[in-house]
Amino acid sequence: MATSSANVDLDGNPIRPLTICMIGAGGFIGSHLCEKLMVETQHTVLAVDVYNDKIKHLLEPDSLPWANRIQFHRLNIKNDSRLEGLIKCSDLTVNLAAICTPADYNTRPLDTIYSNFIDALPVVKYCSENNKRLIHFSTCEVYGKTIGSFLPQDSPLRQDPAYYILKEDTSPCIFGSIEKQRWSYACAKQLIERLIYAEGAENGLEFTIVRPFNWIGPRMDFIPGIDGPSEGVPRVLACFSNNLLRREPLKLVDGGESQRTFVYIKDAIEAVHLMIENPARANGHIFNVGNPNNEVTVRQLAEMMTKVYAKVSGEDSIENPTIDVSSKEFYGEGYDDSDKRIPDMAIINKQLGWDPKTSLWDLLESTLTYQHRTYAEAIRQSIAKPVAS
Ligand SMILES: NC(=O)c1ccc[n+]([C@@H]2O[C@H](COP(=O)([O-])OP(=O)(O)OC[C@H]3O[C@@H](n4cnc5c(N)ncnc54)[C@H](O)[C@@H]3O)[C@@H](O)[C@H]2O)c1
Ligand SMILES: O=c1ccn([C@@H]2O[C@H](COP(=O)(O)OP(=O)(O)O[C@H]3OC[C@@H](O)[C@H](O)[C@H]3O)[C@@H](O)[C@H]2O)c(=O)[nH]1
Repeated sequence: MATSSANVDLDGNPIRPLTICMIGAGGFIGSHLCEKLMVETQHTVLAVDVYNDKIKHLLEPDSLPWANRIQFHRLNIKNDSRLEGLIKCSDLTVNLAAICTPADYNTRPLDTIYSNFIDALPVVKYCSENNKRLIHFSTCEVYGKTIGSFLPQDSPLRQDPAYYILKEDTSPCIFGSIEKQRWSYACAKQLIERLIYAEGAENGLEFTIVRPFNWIGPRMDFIPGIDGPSEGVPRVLACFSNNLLRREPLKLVDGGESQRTFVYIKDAIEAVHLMIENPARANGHIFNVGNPNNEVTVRQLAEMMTKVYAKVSGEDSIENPTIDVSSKEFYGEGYDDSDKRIPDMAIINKQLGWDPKTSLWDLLESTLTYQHRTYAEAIRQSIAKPVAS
């Protein structure tokens, strides 16, 4: 895998220290990107978010070696006039802010559309008007369903990669009907991509769009009842971790037949690092960032996580480790799913020489070790606590 050295880019040019306005820096991806930039580079981060729990370890104490290179700005980009000033005094803006949890798409569809489209508009506008570079986080979900999913079940064409590999410049974007509100998220993300592209074409905005394919690792989402609401439904890694920690069966939505490719957050962050430090290679491009070698069905993911968790916790797994639930029961009316997501890697490979390296087993082993170490005791205590009468 190509890596950028501390001082020169992929073309051998010196890398100057940048000031980066990172919006959504307090989230899962933001926390890992901040960590990378503090530990391995000389760049400065203006970290914007409404929360900072996941980056507290980078902000305190003042004696940290990078203390003068990171500032936290607690603000909501929906309604805060400080945003333009922060973008203006940065060289680059990275926009990660979004509602991006499937349980919200059909239960909070307006918030989802506002967050992923309307709230991103000023960010794009300020970057364009002030001639600032933008790296915007979109999603693999903009591809929607695969062409293959519309073929008859027994069609041999379903096995042909031409019908399922997702390519940035040629694959269509296939969404379900309007009442399947999951696609409101994908549609909002697609429209902001189109707007950014148009700003590039008409007004010269220097942009890069990232389409993450299921990045997973430590600090993803929350564990319900411990560091998030007890009734909350996070993304699958945290749902299954929560079930394993509580010794409950893992819930397979609609049989767990959907397929996903999972990439380790630390591999994916390396790709973003390359984009930041190689603007000449990254500007004007849309990049898939995922690991095509780590494909599983959700059922296979559940089985693998059960085995890995038994190994890292030293506890035998429960007798019936999985249970089937319908999507209506689990997510409510209006849910739909992506059938299969395999990223084509040609563009990112050609432009940045990036390839993911961590296998699914290895990334689950390090992630579940973290989950066990971070949450097992808190869960034990919460279960032992007497219920207030
Ligand atoms: N994690 C993945 O695999 C994945 C996959 C596809 C797309 N993405 C995209 O990547 C981006 C980051 O994802 P993540 O997994 O880190 O999600 P996350 O929810 O952990 O992080 C998003 C952060 O944005 C902040 N935020 C949201 N609205 C805000 C606002 N109005 N003002 C200030 N801060 C706000 C949140 O507080 C949160 O900390 C999102 O745009 C998401 O759609 C992620
Ligand atoms: O407990 C659970 C949770 C989830 N699932 C299933 O697991 C699969 C993955 O679900 P996730 O919640 O991780 O989210 P998805 O992969 O569907 O979408 C995500 O990927 C792209 C990003 O833009 C978003 O972060 C999110 O939409 C889905 O098929 C879902 O139905 C279960 O079977 N059981």
